[in-house]
Amino acid sequence: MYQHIKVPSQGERITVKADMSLSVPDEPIIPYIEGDGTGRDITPVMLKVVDAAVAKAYGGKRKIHWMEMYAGEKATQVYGPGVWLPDETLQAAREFVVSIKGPLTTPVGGGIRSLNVALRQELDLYVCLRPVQYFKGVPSPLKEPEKTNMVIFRENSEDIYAGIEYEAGSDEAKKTIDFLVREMGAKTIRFPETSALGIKPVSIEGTERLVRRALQYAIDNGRPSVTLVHKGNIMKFTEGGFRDWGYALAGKEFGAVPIDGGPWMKFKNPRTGKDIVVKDVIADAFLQQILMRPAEYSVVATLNLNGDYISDALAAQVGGIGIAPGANMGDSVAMFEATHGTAPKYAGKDYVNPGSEILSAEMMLRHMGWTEAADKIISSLEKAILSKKVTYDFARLMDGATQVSCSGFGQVMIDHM
Ligand SMILES: NC(=O)C1=CN([C@@H]2O[C@H](COP(=O)(O)OP(=O)(O)OC[C@H]3O[C@@H](n4cnc5c(N)ncnc54)[C@H](OP(=O)(O)O)[C@@H]3O)[C@@H](O)[C@H]2O)C=CC1
Ligand SMILES: O=C(O)CCC(=O)C(=O)O
Ligand SMILES: [Mg+2]
Repeated sequence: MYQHIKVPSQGERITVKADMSLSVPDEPIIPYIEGDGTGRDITPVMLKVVDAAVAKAYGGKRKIHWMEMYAGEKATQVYGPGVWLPDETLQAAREFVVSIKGPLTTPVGGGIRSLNVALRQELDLYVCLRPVQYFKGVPSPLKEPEKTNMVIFRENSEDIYAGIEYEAGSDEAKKTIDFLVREMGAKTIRFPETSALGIKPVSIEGTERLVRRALQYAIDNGRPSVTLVHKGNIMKFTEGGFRDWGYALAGKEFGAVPIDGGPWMKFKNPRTGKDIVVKDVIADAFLQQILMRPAEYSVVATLNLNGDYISDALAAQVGGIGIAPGANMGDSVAMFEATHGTAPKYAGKDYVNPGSEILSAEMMLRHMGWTEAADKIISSLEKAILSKKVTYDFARLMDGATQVSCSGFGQVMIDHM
């Protein structure tokens, strides 16, 4: 069926029911991408910790059969030079519905475009879901890190990330600038001869499907507010559109009504009867508010680039990107991945924190309905941190910590299950 992906002889596929919920067998096959750089260190640890949590939670009644699929440097080794993202990886991610990946390298400037972005676009994984929560004992630059408890819904399929970019001096750049100046009357391209160009598509559909998921998440999880974060004062039709379409959707699909004449809105959570406030904030102000008044924000819905910046900034408030998980989700297919990248200087050293990818797997288990195994991961992570046997990123900021390796931290977690 596949050229290089070996489907395990045991186990079954996860399937999607007519109502879009998952049908998860007791022995699902789950594809994974190891990842570049430190992906080689953290992914094997994640697999081991998840296997231990599942074994502890279900005593052999449930088991994951892992199936490796390839992207990045490893794909070029397996499929040949230049094959960074084989078609069959996309096919397997679709067919097996739920998967997990390590980080993949994107060179700055020239070279391949982001494989991470390509996976999200090809599979139409339009939600990048990144919960930001504080675990007791984690070192943080804040005095009260526990006040940061947010869930980011980052639009994952459009914006400046669509990759429509023209190099300075290229025919495409010249032609587009010529069109903008001559036909559209653009007068503000300061140096037309030497400008590179990037295009920022932001649509009503793309905004609505993201904001809908954020509002539904607030309902399902009893959250008090959803904040639309944008730079709509400057980019009026793209980021401003995101804000306006977001509010409009809250009104037309969730029955939200303006508070004191707007623009903030509110609606009743049908599950709890409590108010959910829908509000907005301009992105630069938001980046100061999350440090000064984090408790005022809960669910955050934002565009692709803002969401990228906000993810790492918020992660720093609760201990850094060594402990920042995430999920890329479409209507049915989901691919879980850490917020951080390949941290190349640490690659192959069994050094970095595997926590982000392990917590991404925790999100995956919860998504599959395997809450007991997910709970085991959370409780063992909490105990590992409180025991102060931690990787370098925490050890350098904690008094009295014992520094352990990447695999060592995985073992500490397993010992606490
Ligand atoms: N989804 C993905 O696959 C992503 C891929 N990337 C790609 O990764 C590559 C490297 O990007 P870069 O900007 O350096 O960002 P990285 O996220 O890879 O690393 C930045 C810094 O974050 C810290 N860090 C990262 N991972 C961990 C971890 N597991 N445990 C503890 N600390 C960690 C390290 O900080 P310190 O130096 O303080 O120890 C590291 O130097 C690029 O090619 C980029 O495109 C980037 C983000 C996401
Ligand atoms: O694709 C990349 O290399 C970077 C992606 C990224 O930073 C992110 O998704 O947070
Ligand atoms: Mg990022």
